[in-house]
Amino acid sequence: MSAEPMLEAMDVVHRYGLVTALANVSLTAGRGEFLTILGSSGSGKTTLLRVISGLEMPKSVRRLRIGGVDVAGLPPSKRSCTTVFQSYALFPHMSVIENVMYGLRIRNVNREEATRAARQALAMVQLEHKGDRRIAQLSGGERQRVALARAVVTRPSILLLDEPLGALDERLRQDMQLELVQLQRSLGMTFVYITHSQEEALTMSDRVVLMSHGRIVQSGAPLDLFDRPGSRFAAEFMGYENILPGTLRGQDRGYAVVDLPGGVQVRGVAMDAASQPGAAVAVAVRAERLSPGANGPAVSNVLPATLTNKLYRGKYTDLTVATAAGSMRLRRWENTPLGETISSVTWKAEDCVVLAASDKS
Ligand SMILES: Nc1ncnc2c1ncn2[C@@H]1O[C@H](COP(=O)(O)OP(=O)(O)OP(=O)(O)O)[C@@H](O)[C@H]1O
Repeated sequence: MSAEPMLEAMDVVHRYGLVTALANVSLTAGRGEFLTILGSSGSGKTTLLRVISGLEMPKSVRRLRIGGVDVAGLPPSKRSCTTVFQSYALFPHMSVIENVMYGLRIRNVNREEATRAARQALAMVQLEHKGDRRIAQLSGGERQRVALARAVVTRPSILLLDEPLGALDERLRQDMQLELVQLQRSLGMTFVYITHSQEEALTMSDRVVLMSHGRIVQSGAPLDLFDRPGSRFAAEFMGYENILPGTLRGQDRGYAVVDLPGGVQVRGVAMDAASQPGAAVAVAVRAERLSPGANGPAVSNVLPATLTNKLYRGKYTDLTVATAAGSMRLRRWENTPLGETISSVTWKAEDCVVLAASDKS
């Protein structure tokens, strides 16, 4: 990746009437980067993509560059980016290969050259033998592959993907996730990908940008967001099953020390430097990081607990325990013995984060 970003969108503001869809969002993407914009419905993801592609003119933007070129005043056709939609947006009256050639033909590429490039693009998505088919004769996954081939055949600097796998069933979605990443790597193209699925964001991206209410809440490598959410909202969105209320006592050996209800102290990684002793905080830890029993390592958190529920889910078992700090969920991957009793739960300080109790945004 070169140092100059392929995409720079700085201080983007957009409103629809009274609704603020983007409240000062700044985003960059490197050359060859797979950047994912993650967020729940209405967080502003699609609006941001539409601003980048030129389908929406923002209320204000300080800088909007693609490949170093200022595109803020340019129409969509003059920006070196293409969008792939969940709905495919293919032409039903054209064959597969004609669909893929379309973008080249309107750019006056001659038929021979356009056919050659379209065949190559179809080969990239394993559809080289289906070029003569009509769109109606393809499955959902195949249609999405045609849409991808059509988008990459013109070699845009950036491919924008708006929930492209949203219409596919779970199995196919997983296969296509893998194919998309392989395609992106082999082309070395910058992908900006929208999803509301944290699992999809984590498996595919070089970097994830988490949005809420028209703002960027956190951005980082998938592992950062997974293990080090910076706010209660991010922890909830990233699927933390256990978020306990507590009071910050202070710091000890690099960890935040927290008093939980019931008089137990636990330690965790401090994510909010501004919190002072006495502040209300939240302790977040994933179900799979908890162990039953008190045999943890030296720096470990131990809470007395009693088992209240056990749910066998095939690959794993979800346990619910009651503690003085509230109910907690544990996930166990090995078979648990029948009639098992639990007297405590334990986890490592480095496996939990200590967050401000409520988000400022
Ligand atoms: N054309 C429009 N007119 C009025 N309000 C709009 C319009 N498009 C989007 N909005 C509003 O702007 C906000 C952001 O919408 P946007 O579509 O960007 O969110 P999103 O994160 O892409 O959501 P989804 O995942 O549901 O597509 C929402 O409150 C939405 O209701």
